Formats: sequence, structure tokens, C-alpha cells
Amino acid sequence: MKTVLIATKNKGKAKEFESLFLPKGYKVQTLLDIEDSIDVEETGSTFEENAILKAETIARQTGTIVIGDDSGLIVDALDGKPGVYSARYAGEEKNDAANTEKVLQELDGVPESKRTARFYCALALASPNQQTVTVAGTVEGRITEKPAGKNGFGYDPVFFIDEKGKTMAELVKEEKNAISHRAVALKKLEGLLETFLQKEEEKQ
Ligand SMILES: O=P(O)(O)OP(=O)(O)OP(=O)(O)OC[C@H]1O[C@@H](n2cnc3c(O)ncnc32)[C@H](O)[C@@H]1O
Ligand SMILES: [Mg+2]
Repeated sequence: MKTVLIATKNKGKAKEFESLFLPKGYKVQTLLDIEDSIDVEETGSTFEENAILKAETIARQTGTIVIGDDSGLIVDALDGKPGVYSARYAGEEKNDAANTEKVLQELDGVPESKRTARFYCALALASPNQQTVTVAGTVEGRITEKPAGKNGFGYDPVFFIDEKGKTMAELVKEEKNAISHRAVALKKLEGLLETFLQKEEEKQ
């Protein structure tokens, strides 16, 4: 089976990539499987910049093809926050529940019609000897007044999807993976990944 390395230490993302890639015939490896893997500093001001930083840093370190994922929540009433700071919104320790609570507090008193938001996922594909490419995907929703659901990760319990009548955390894995920002981005990356792998083989 073909293997693809994802430059992430996020368990929720890792699980999603495994399910998304399995039907395509790929086995997924992440930085959670690699001992002493380095932390990539996310110094970019856009999701794309950070996805590139993750993918290129790890591609250079491992000498293989790598996918970087930088994603987050964009809330209209908060002028796009937490945005690229989604993981550390309530502090450096990256606490999903605390991040979610902070968004709910900041939206206190904001009416339902003004609680529009979207998840954004930028994916970068890099290898030591090919030009890096990026793609992106989004999914539209609204921020609820309190968390609901146990599935998924991050801000999923407060992200309500009108078409489903449920929060992202109330969807089963298959449902999230059919509509998520990550799934939309990955669909755009599929063909590019095949080309990358072919070119890599030709070089060997
Ligand atoms: O950088 P890596 O190692 O990949 O892991 P991370 O958790 O730091 O990931 P990001 O820098 O991309 O930050 C993304 C944050 O946005 C949130 N997020 C991203 N995708 C999400 C999803 O599908 N559902 C809910 N929240 C999500 C989540 O809270 C993450 O902490
Ligand atoms: Mg991160």
C-alpha cells in the first residue's frame, strides 16, 4: 500500500486523514508516529503560509513527500478570528474546550443570524525536489450558544450546519468526511498527489 506522511501532531486530524485516505488506497503516517519529530513554528499570517511551512520543513527533514494541514475557524462577527490562531486561541497549551469556550464568550449576546462562520483548511504538498502546491477547502456554518456532540475534535461541538440540522460533533465520521473543509481540500489535492508520486518514482 502507498504511504503518505502528514506533517501534523493533532490526533483528530490524524484520524480524519486515515479515514479519508484509506478508500483511496493510502496508508497514513503522521508526526505522532515519528520519534523526536521537530515542532514546526507557525509564523505565517495565512493558513496557506503555515501549511507550506509544515510540509516543506518535514519534507526537508525526511526527504519524502509530505502534506501539511493548517486549518481553523473563521467567525464573521469576530472579524475572522480565531483564524490562524485557532489552535492557541485560549493559550499556548492548545485546549479545545477552552478555545471553544472563549469563542462562545466573545459571541455572547450576538443573535443567531449574525453567528455565521466557516471552517477553512489549507493543504500544502511538498517534496525535497518538486515545487510545493497548495489547495484549500471550506464548509459554512453557524456558532451555537452551547456545545453539542462528542464526535470530531476542536470547535466541532459549536459548529452548526444548517443542511444537517446538527453540529459537526453530532455527525458520524462518514458524514463529517463527506462535507468537511478538510475533505473538500483533499479532493482537490488527489490528482496533484498522484503526479507528485509519479515524478518521485521517475527520479529513483
Ligand atoms: O499544527 P498541527 O500539528 O497540524 O496541529 P494543530 O492542532 O496545531 O493544528 P492547526 O495549527 O492547523 O490549528 C487548527 C485548529 O483549528 C481547529 N480545527 C481545525 N480543523 C478542525 C475541524 O475539522 N474541526 C474542528 N476544529 C478544527 C482545531 O481546534 C485546531 O486546533
Ligand atoms: Mg498547529
